[in-house]
Amino acid sequence: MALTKDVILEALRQVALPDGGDLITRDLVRALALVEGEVRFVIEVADAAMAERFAAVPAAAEAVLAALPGVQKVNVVLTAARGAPTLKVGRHPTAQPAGPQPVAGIKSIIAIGSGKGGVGKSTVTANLAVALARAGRRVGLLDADIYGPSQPLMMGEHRKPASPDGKTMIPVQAHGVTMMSLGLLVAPGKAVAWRGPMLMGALQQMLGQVAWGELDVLLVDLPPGTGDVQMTLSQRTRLTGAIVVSTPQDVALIDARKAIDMFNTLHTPVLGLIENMSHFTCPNCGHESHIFGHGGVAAEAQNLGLPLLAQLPIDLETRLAGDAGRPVALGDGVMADAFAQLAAGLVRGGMA
Ligand SMILES: Nc1ncnc2c1ncn2[C@@H]1O[C@H](COP(=O)(O)OP(=O)(O)OP(=O)(O)O)[C@@H](O)[C@H]1O
Repeated sequence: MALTKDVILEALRQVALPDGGDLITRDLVRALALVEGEVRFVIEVADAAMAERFAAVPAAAEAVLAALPGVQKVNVVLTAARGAPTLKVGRHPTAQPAGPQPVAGIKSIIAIGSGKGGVGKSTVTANLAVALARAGRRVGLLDADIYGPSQPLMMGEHRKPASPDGKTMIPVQAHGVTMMSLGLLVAPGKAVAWRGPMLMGALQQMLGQVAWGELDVLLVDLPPGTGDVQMTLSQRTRLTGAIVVSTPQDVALIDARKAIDMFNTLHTPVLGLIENMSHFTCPNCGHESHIFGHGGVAAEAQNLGLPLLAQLPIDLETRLAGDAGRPVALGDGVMADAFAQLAAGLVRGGMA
């Protein structure tokens, strides 16, 4: 039997809970994602006391899922809605207004997604944010990748956001960009142990309770795949559109297509595709190699009638600059020019 979300949900019915019932009948599973054999989800319980009673549940769930054919890795996070000691944020969102809502003060919100992990979505987002700021736009960057927030590293900013009134968080500033990341609220490397605000509430709080100020554009770095975070964002927040990043190889494209389908289903306009790691030019001899294949994203964009916004090469400096917290778009050179052009295109199109 093929591994699907339904198979996983069915298996989770076997996980008995300390105070009766199972994870599914009690509706405690959130943000279930299945990405290349890796299952990720959040168990969301009411409060810290319940979280303590449930301490053994993630391991039990992992054991049940690990036995399913096709499961390579399981990543379960236990979060509590109330009583989180370390975070100022933490309220479950109250009654939801109907339909996607704008965020006060923010003119345009663009989600950056990918189907597959590791295709360079965060790198593109950080560099695009910097390039837009260099073009004089007021830019925000929200890192919504709950499982692996990488913007603090890429933007070189790890300070905890201040919350003078205990309700609103003041975002940090990095390279001219106003930034907020779940990674700033947890110790480095501890993202998976993040507990506290309910997951979906946290995302809404990042949008609504962060003092973004007036922004021309907010870029949202989504987790890879097509899970609840993407859906919640599209359903609750009025997005200008989404950009999908992919490498040219088939496995990445298959997943990119799923991400595009999801945005279509959610009525979020797909503004275009970006092909990352599209080729590699040898610095010694100038020979061009197509390590992940060639032109796959361009062909896909043409098939779907979507704009191809950029084709970015594999570039050592881009990787080093990302690791060093100074995005390559801050400098001069081929990559900085490519990001400047991408930014200029979005500004010309009235999207940023
Ligand atoms: N064009 C590029 N040239 C060289 N290295 C790149 C390029 N784009 C991304 N990388 C590197 O590839 C790695 C993965 O990139 P990144 O973290 O941006 O991917 P992602 O799609 O956001 O991943 P995740 O799924 O973990 O969120 C990083 O080390 C990054 O520096």
